[in-house]
Amino acid sequence: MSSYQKNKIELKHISKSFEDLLIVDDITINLKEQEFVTILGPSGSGKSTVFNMISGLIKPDEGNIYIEGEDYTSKTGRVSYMYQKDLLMPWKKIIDNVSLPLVLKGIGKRQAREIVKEYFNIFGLEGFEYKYPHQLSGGMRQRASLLRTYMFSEDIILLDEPFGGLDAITKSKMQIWLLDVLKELKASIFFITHDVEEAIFLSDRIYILSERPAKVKEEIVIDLPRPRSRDIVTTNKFNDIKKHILDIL
Ligand SMILES: Nc1ncnc2c1ncn2[C@@H]1O[C@H](COP(=O)(O)OP(=O)(O)OP(=O)(O)O)[C@@H](O)[C@H]1O
Repeated sequence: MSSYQKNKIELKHISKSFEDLLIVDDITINLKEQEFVTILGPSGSGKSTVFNMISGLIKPDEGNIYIEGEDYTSKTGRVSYMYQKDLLMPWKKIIDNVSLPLVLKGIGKRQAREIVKEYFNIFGLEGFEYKYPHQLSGGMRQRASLLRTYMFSEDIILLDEPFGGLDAITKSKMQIWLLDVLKELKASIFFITHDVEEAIFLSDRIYILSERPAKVKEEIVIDLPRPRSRDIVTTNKFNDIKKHILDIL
């Protein structure tokens, strides 16, 4: 991804403490148009806190957050945000779970269903519109959660360890599926993980965070070719990047 692209999200000198404990320490990061950027860091380092600030749920003590150049510090409603444990409502059909962001925006249930229906094919959920969450596999439920997230805002999406709870095989399939679906959706993605291989496989860039308080230790550009297939993880280049990251962490 080249430098002339516009910033979709920009964090400038963001700091945050909870009860006098410094959690996020002077973070400056950005996400450009149609970029996939991962925030990689140890457990408890403050990654989710960074996302909570981008989405406007938490106010930073210092610094500003810009979305498409506009100051969005402490303002909600602009970006989609999928939490680590973003559960579907078990009593609602998949189509109504996915329609929820539109219904919350004031669109009627019937019209919301019509809008979301078009995406079931892309998200590999065709035929499951009127099923309940427990009737879907773990990977399908995760794709339904991703579709619901996408319906909130289509262009800027925050994903906090979306595949964390899946088994290794399903996780690997979901990563390939995500890269595939992003070619069609043209969204800009901020992604959180502590899985080094997942970060390299998916990303255009990675910000490595330190242990608490979270600081940016290094920014790494992943110049592996796209489209990427699973084979890439066995290449020398992939392993060199992985070794470099493990040395920093
Ligand atoms: N609202 C809050 N009040 C007090 N402390 C908080 C609050 N939110 C987060 N923390 C603390 O901030 C630290 C960072 O939490 P955060 O969830 O951002 O880390 P993380 O990097 O996302 O971790 P993980 O990968 O384990 O999810 C933790 O020590 C947590 O206890």
